[in-house]
Amino acid sequence: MGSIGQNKPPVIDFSEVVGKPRSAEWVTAREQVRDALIKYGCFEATFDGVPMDTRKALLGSLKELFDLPLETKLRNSSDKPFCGYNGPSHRAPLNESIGIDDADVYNKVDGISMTNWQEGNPEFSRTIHSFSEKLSLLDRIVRRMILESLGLEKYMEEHLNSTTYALRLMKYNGPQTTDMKMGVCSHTDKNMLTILYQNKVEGLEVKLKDGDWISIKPKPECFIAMVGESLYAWTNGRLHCPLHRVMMTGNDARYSVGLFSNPKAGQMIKAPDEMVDDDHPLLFKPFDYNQFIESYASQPNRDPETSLKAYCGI
Ligand SMILES: O=C(O)CCC(=O)C(=O)O
Ligand SMILES: [Fe+2]
Repeated sequence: MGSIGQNKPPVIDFSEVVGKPRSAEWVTAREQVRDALIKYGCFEATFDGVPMDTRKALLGSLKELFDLPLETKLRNSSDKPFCGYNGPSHRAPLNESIGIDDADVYNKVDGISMTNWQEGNPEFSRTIHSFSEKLSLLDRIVRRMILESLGLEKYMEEHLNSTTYALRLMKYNGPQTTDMKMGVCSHTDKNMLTILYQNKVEGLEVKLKDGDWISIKPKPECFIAMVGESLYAWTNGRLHCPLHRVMMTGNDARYSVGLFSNPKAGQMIKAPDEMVDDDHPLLFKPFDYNQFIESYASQPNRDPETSLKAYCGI
């Protein structure tokens, strides 16, 4: 059930909808998804498709990876923006991250193991792969519900096949003070849909439409699903794309992961005709996602809050 009467994203239960796209439970969850994404651009999801022991193992794998010496982590290089190893920066002063493209493909994940451990690390590969593959089902369910609720069923297969899954593994060091310190600055995600999972150390905040920031407290049973700018553009602004950030206090390290559905290379993003009318004029010129990301990443003074509007807003 969704939480009612509070100005915060609801918790939506997906346990009863897997494999039941015509059930009453599906229709109820679909309405909650639509309402939450219009109002907040995000919601919390309970989803037993990823077993609790896989989630626990994932958090253990994150610690194991980030505990490696810096020179080992630096071997995770990539010529793609936001992939490979990224150390602390002025926009993310407490954060280290490692991005894995095609994280639902075992051999790709195993390549990361071979990069970081001399003999590989099959346990790590299995955990990351299994988590990504299982969680990608939630991404497809949510996007299916979005297209159904917007009357865009005829684009379903094309849309679902237009993306790949990247998993970003993240660690935030505790700032060692009781003051609030920035972990990652306020930004929108650029991809279609993001699904986050976090350990018990809080930090994730989302900006509501009224301007208030609210904290999304970690709950082991919940994932957080969030609209990215590509989905905002594709639906021509029908769904909200929320600003979010990470704020940290205290000594404990925060570990989190994000599963990002990213438009495939060469993919143009153009709002379907059904999304454009006199009340909803076209917001963005059609754009190539990869060219947008390359351009965004290459600007030292980029604004992480309004990047797509600056790139191709009308
Ligand atoms: O660590 C988190 O919970 C959020 C990370 C995030 O916003 C991102 O990677 O885009
Ligand atoms: Fe984000």
